[in-house]
Amino acid sequence: MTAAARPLAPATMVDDSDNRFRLHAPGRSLATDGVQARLPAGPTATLGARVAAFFAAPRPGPDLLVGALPFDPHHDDAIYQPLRSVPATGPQSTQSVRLIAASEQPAAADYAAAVARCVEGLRAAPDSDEALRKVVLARGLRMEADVAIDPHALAVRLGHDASVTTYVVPLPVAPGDAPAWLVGATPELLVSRRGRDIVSHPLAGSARRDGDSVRDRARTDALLASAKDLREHRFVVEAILDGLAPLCSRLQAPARPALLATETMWHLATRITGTLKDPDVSSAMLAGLLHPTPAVCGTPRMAALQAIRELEPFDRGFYAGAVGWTDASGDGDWYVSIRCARVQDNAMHLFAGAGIVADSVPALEVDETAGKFMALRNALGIDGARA
Ligand SMILES: C=C(O[C@H]1C=CC=C(C(=O)O)[C@@H]1O)C(=O)O
Repeated sequence: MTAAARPLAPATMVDDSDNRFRLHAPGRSLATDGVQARLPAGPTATLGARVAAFFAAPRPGPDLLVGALPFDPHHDDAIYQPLRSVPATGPQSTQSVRLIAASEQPAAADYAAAVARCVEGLRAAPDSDEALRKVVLARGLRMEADVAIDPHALAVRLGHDASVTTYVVPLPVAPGDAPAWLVGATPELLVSRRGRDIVSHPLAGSARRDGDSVRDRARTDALLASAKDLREHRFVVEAILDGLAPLCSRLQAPARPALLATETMWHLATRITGTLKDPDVSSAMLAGLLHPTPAVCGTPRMAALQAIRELEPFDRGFYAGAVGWTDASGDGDWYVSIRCARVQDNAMHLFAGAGIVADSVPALEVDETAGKFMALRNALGIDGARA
């Protein structure tokens, strides 16, 4: 029996166009409509157990869960069983919006001041594994349009960059509030599992692209040689290898990062592959174990979380979390939810962060985060010259 033809449980039925989940990765796309049942929400550390309990109970609907993890691993996630999978290539929605207001949160100068305070703290920390060594600090950009923003039209525009994975994920809202989505174009894979084979492709250490090919090449040469960026990157790779090593019979990562290009940014990237010892370790367990990596949080995790709470003047919500899917066999893909915006009604809240280490320079981090806003700004048709 197909998922669509199965009898439906009356208590869980909500099917409307607000609950369309879309994930378009190079080589694999997933599209679902509606909500059959919600995974009981909980903190990230319990994700694997909650998903296992969900699939252990007999239930109608597809053997599939989709959704988002928040940045803060203590906050509730938003994961659900869709009503049905649908063909990933549907009609391509288009929309032109006119922006009527924009505001930075915090202002660029205040973000630079927060980075400077963070650098001071990192320099003062003792040189030990327990001390704070990296913090990822983010800033936001709130924009208002003249009409309600169509998240799917925005994702179509973001998808013109073939190097990224675009996503539209429905988010929980308070009763009576307009529907909200996380919409983005991420270049970063948190973890993917097929049978015993796992892959993680972390990024950290970045440079903006330059339209001039000679200058663009100079930026990649500088990035590959930058001790600061290599350090920022190493923290992420080490944390992922440390997390996965006890679970794997084989785990491999190249000694040095490679370059990964999106249309707007260069990144240092390391492709980590492994073989699970135990095939019952699901992609949800792996995502729950690895998130939040030092690519979005810092090192050590709890001290970095505390620094972020003190230095960032907003709640990240589902930015810098993870979006993805898992099936009943445990296979699944989870992407780091960066280069994204929370879209609700006429408003859009864009986010961008940068890894801060002891030798970071505040003005350069302002510039890097401005570069990370560009994919969404381009998709909205806002040129780089305007604030
Ligand atoms: C936190 C973000 O990017 C992460 C991913 C790639 C490179 C990063 C960096 O160089 O700082 C960040 O770790 C973001 O885009 O908001």
